[in-house]
Amino acid sequence: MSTQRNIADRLHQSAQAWPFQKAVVFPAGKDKQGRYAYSSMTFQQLDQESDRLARGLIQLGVQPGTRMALMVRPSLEFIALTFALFKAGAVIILIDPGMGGKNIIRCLSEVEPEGFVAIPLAQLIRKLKRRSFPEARLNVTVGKPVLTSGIDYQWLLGGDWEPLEMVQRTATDPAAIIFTSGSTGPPKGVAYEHGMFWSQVDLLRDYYQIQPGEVDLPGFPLFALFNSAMGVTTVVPDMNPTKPAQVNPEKIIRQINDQGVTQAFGSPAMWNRIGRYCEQHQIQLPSLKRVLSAGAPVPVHVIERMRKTFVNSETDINTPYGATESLPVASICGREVLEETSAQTASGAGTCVGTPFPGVQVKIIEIHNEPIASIEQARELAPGEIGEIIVQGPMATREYFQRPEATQLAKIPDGARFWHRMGDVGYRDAAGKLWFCGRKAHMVHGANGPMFTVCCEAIFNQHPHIYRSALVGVGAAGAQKPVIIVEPEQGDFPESQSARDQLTQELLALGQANPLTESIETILFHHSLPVDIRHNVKIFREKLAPWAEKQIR
Ligand SMILES: Nc1ncnc2c1ncn2[C@@H]1O[C@H](COP(=O)(O)OP(=O)(O)OP(=O)(O)O)[C@@H](O)[C@H]1O
Repeated sequence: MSTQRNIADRLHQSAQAWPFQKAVVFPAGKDKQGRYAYSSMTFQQLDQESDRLARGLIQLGVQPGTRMALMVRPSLEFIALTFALFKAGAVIILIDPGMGGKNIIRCLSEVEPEGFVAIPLAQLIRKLKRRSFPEARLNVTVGKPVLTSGIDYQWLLGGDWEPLEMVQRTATDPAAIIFTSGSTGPPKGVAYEHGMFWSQVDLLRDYYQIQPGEVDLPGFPLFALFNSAMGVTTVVPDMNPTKPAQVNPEKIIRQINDQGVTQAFGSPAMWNRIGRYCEQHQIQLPSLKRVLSAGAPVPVHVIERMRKTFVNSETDINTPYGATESLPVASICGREVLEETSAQTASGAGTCVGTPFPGVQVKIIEIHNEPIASIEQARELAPGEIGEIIVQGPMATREYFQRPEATQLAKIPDGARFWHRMGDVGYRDAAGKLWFCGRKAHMVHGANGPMFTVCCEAIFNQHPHIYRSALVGVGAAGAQKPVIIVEPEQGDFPESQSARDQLTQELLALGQANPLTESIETILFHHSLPVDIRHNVKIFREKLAPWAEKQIR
């Protein structure tokens, strides 16, 4: 018999090892004093609740491999349902609700869900759009009122708990379809296998030395899955997970202190807000052992501010590098960034994303826009040379769901194994550290050769009045005119023409002082650069290029 690799077995193991430790804590409301009132489940309760739900799902008709869309807000129920679906052997379809109605419907219909476990609004939309979901017949409504079917959370729970033999899954059995954030084209459904989740959990736990009994506040809901698999308590943050840039710092700080949170994951946009608030109000966060941030380069000012909130000298902010298709790849801590790499970043070296995780291979190959049929056909570059970042390891996903063309473009066969092309450009330095220079699709192809976004933008971000900037190319590839679009810090937007001219001159002078950016002659101002829906930090340079073109005309 093959080894049990159902990721839900890791929850079961947690329940056996730490039955009475809290698995999930949810801010259910406020008491009369305005304090948070929390509801919670222990590991044993979560394990048993998901057993009951899994039995209900099986009774409903869910079979091994059944594709089920899960559209429930982060909550006790969300986590219990996630494990229940895994226990029943279902393949969970997860999608960012912030993506907007049309995109959601398009993405979901592409993966042909056989059922929806979803809030009433999502069930209503599914009914209205039933032609887009011809296969969806196993539907469960979570939350009141039950608008659509009689099958709800309570129905799934059924009677009392009885032990459940969860569905046997091997490492390569499908577990989930998770969509990319869609920052370079339409979101793609990434096919996850049970073994991939299993290795993600181990890679993260071992590298960051996460201990059972720790308390995590995950700004990205899926992290609750990893937590339950390693005996870590999840505190559901009181925030809209689709708008981390609008997080209310006061609420998060309160929850961190209420629960003695030791670890928190969030997009750089979330920590930017929380760090600024802590600085203004001179707040420190003594319970934290580790902060994690990913999704895009984490600005140095965010690292600096967050580090000032730490009390324990061992605490740091770590920035894992990875993607929906392959996470984690590499990591660097804040101290190392400040002491060793940030000066080079400021002069155009890119963002250092650290050393690869043990067991994860990283190579830099010559940049191509076509599929690469085998690893022998890729030319590996020497340290210091910028190329495409490709990775191999147990966490790398094998394919996009039913998208052979996208899969062909993103994977390079290597005997029985394969490499995943990150779609990013970067290089290894002499010490083996990986540097990120931007997305391949965002490179600007000017007359003097390629320009890399992250390297060039950092030079302008040095200006104290600039919050962030975007490099875009206007015109045909090979003769693109590089344009820098800057978003000034709040309150620093140059309203008058003279203020604008002044700031423009200062920025041009910064650019001209560096060979990487000396060809840039155009600076544009933007109040708020468009960003992705998941992390609110990936700048939509594709949208900005046509905008820049209009401005220049
Ligand atoms: N620590 C980090 N530092 C710099 N960039 C990062 C870091 N972590 C992630 N990224 C960026 O985010 C990308 C992964 O993003 P994600 O998987 O959310 O979707 P996406 O690849 O942007 O979506 P799509 O493929 O639909 O455009 C990486 O390829 C990289 O460009």
